[in-house]
Amino acid sequence: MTKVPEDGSLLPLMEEFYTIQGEGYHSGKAAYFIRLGGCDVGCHWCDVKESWDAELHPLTPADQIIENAAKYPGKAVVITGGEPLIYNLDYLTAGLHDRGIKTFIETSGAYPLSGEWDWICLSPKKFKAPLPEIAPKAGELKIIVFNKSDLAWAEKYAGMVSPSCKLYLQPEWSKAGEVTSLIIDYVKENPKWEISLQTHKYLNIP
Ligand SMILES: C[S@@+](CC[C@H](N)C(=O)[O-])C[C@H]1O[C@@H](n2cnc3c(N)ncnc32)[C@H](O)[C@@H]1O
Ligand SMILES: Nc1nc2[nH]cc(C(=O)O)c2c(=O)[nH]1
Ligand code: SF4
Ligand SMILES: [Mg+2]
Repeated sequence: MTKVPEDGSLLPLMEEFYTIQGEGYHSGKAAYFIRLGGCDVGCHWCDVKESWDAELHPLTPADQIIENAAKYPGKAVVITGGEPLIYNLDYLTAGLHDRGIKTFIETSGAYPLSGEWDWICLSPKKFKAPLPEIAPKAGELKIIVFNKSDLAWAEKYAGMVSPSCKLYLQPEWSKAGEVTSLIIDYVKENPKWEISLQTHKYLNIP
């Protein structure tokens, strides 16, 4: 097994692309996506299972990732995966900040928090629970709704985040036809929640 250096100077990069953030609070804004390989959380409905095996994704200098991101006019990056917090993200995010780029993360919270963040999207999973320290730091909580039981499960995490944290219910993509109407009814009854849709999938963009 290839060892990823603990200083975060090399990271397994699956893909990087400039697009529109499709989900959650920053939906609709231009952002450069950095997708790191490696995840053991095991969501059966994960829409990027190709990311799971870190070995398939080349160890790439963080300096190179930073330079690539800096070429684009949208001065925000979304670091996602796979599960990006498997890695030490201090070096990558400090370098992005040095270039005036805002740092956003998409995470399950299942690994210790590293990195300097302008925005944390916490999307907890039943399959591997988040570490408790991340919940108070989340700017948004994004629960993926696969079936009705996920609505009650979502409330447990709503009680762990800060009072200013945005609360989103996002339909699991393959079940969207069934669960979207449940989410609509739930948000109408419980208006502290909002709907997040994977708008990039409707727009046919990455
Ligand atoms: C692929 S994950 C990568 C980041 C991190 N591992 C996580 O789960 O937050 C990016 C986002 O997509 C969401 N997601 C993954 N598969 C999905 C699906 N089938 N339908 C809806 N959202 C999904 C995740 O919950 C997460 O918010
Ligand atoms: N456009 C776009 N928005 C996204 N928001 C979160 C994504 C992710 O996979 O983390 C994602 C993605 O893959 N594409
Ligand atoms: S935690 Fe994220 S990347 Fe990992 S399996 Fe779940 S949705 Fe996919
Ligand atoms: Mg995605």
